[in-house]
Amino acid sequence: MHHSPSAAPLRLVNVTLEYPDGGGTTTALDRVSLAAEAGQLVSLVGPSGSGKSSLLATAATLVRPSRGQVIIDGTDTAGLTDKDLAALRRGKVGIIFQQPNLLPSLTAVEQLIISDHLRGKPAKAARTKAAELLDVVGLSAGARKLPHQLSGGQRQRVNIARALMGSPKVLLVDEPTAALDHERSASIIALLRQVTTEFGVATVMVTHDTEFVPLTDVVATMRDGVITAPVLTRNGAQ
Ligand SMILES: Nc1ncnc2c1ncn2[C@@H]1O[C@H](COP(=O)(O)OP(=O)(O)OP(=O)(O)O)[C@@H](O)[C@H]1O
Repeated sequence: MHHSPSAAPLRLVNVTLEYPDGGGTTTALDRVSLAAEAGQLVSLVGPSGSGKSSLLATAATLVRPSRGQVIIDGTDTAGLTDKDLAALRRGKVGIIFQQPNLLPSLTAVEQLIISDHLRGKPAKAARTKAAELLDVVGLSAGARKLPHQLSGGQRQRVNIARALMGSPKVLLVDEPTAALDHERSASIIALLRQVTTEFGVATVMVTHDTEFVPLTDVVATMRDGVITAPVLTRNGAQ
């Protein structure tokens, strides 16, 4: 399926992000432009301090840029109030951090259901969807297990399924394999590749592991707050 660039669920246009630093400012992002299309997996690589986390936080609308546009599913977020921004984020953006941050007293299926409950969705639909998503991530058998009864890789699978509960258009992933061994890392990246395609979500993933780059559609390299020209590794045009 082909999408025009303007239809990309995530677009950053000339985004600059400055942090106050003593009397001056640190420029974490310097006129960064990047698009992720539906079904595309974009990986973001670069040295420590190059701005990867800043880009992800800005794309997630958790941080407002100093200048430039963050456009989520056609909506320019600059004009939104904090309340409308939070609603847009809940409805359109899935976020996966390094650490799954699961609630210790809830089973895998409950972690998913409660995330939908917080979105105000009916419980019955949530139950069906949670079961489907746990199946997609290969965790049907672990649905009733508590976080401490799951392996690190399994907890990350719950995290991924939970991020998909709201049917996001955009999925933002920060170093998803940081806490995992090599084999589990490979299967988590393969899963992110699979769900990106299957659900047609626009995914941006920060990773230090260039080994997994062949599984991604676009590789964007950051240096000193600047994105070097994104390189296509497969699939269509950007
Ligand atoms: N909250 C903050 N306040 C001030 N400066 C910050 C803040 N967060 C990041 N920075 C600065 O912005 C720049 C980019 O940092 P960022 O964390 O985005 O890089 P990164 O590529 O994600 O690094 P890492 O791989 O170590 O996580 C750095 O110079 C950093 O020191």
